[in-house]
Amino acid sequence: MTPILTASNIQRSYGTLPVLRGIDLTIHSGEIVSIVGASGAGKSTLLHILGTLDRPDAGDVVLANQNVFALNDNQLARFRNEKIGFVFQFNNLLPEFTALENVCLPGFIAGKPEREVRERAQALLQTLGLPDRGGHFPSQMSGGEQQRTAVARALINQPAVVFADEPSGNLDSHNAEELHKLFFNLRDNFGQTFIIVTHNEALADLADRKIVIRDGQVNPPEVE
Ligand SMILES: Nc1ncnc2c1ncn2[C@@H]1O[C@H](COP(=O)(O)OP(=O)(O)OP(=O)(O)O)[C@@H](O)[C@H]1O
Repeated sequence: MTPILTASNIQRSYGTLPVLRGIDLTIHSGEIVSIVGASGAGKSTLLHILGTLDRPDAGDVVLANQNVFALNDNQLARFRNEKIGFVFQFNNLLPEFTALENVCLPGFIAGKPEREVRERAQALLQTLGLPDRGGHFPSQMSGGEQQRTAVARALINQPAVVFADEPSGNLDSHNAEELHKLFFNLRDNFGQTFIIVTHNEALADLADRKIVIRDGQVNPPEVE
């Protein structure tokens, strides 16, 4: 099976503080992988590097057959828009746009035809249980609905991988559980790959694989 993502010897320091000290990992298409570890272990730092939001001091990431850090910043921004979806703890929806418009934005940025993007956005909202919320502004939706809208936005360009950083960290337990079920439905029905940083033990344990970051390394190391 060809990996969808391979990270080799990822290193990152902040000043003199070494945070990532040679991370190696492989993710396969259709997997849901959780990344766990103590507070400050470097999980978010790693997720940002795997998601191309930050560059490592050393090491490579190959995502969807592209050596991502060989790209310049403009090429990388385009690659990120087309191949990667993000879901953060705070949904980062734009308050002045409706749910449908928020979901459409990455599609418009990719230069896709407006009608095609709107139809896909509406279909995604339907799939995610929000068929009649497209015209609502974020302030008119519950936290769970906002987060599902953020998931729809992450999926609009059919990304190779969705990265999620504490996606249910701001939700009550019922909405958290619903969001976790949604990730697994999206994987089962569409083969969507997810890499999820979480302190939520239920979610971490549900994942196909749990990668533990300790002392800046994957511990225990992955065995192919
Ligand atoms: N921009 C930055 N400048 C300096 N130090 C940073 C920066 N970002 C993170 N750090 C430090 O790097 C270490 C790893 O941070 P990171 O946010 O990746 O950890 P984490 O495992 O995601 O933690 P948590 O579970 O608490 O969210 C921490 O010691 C943090 O203080």
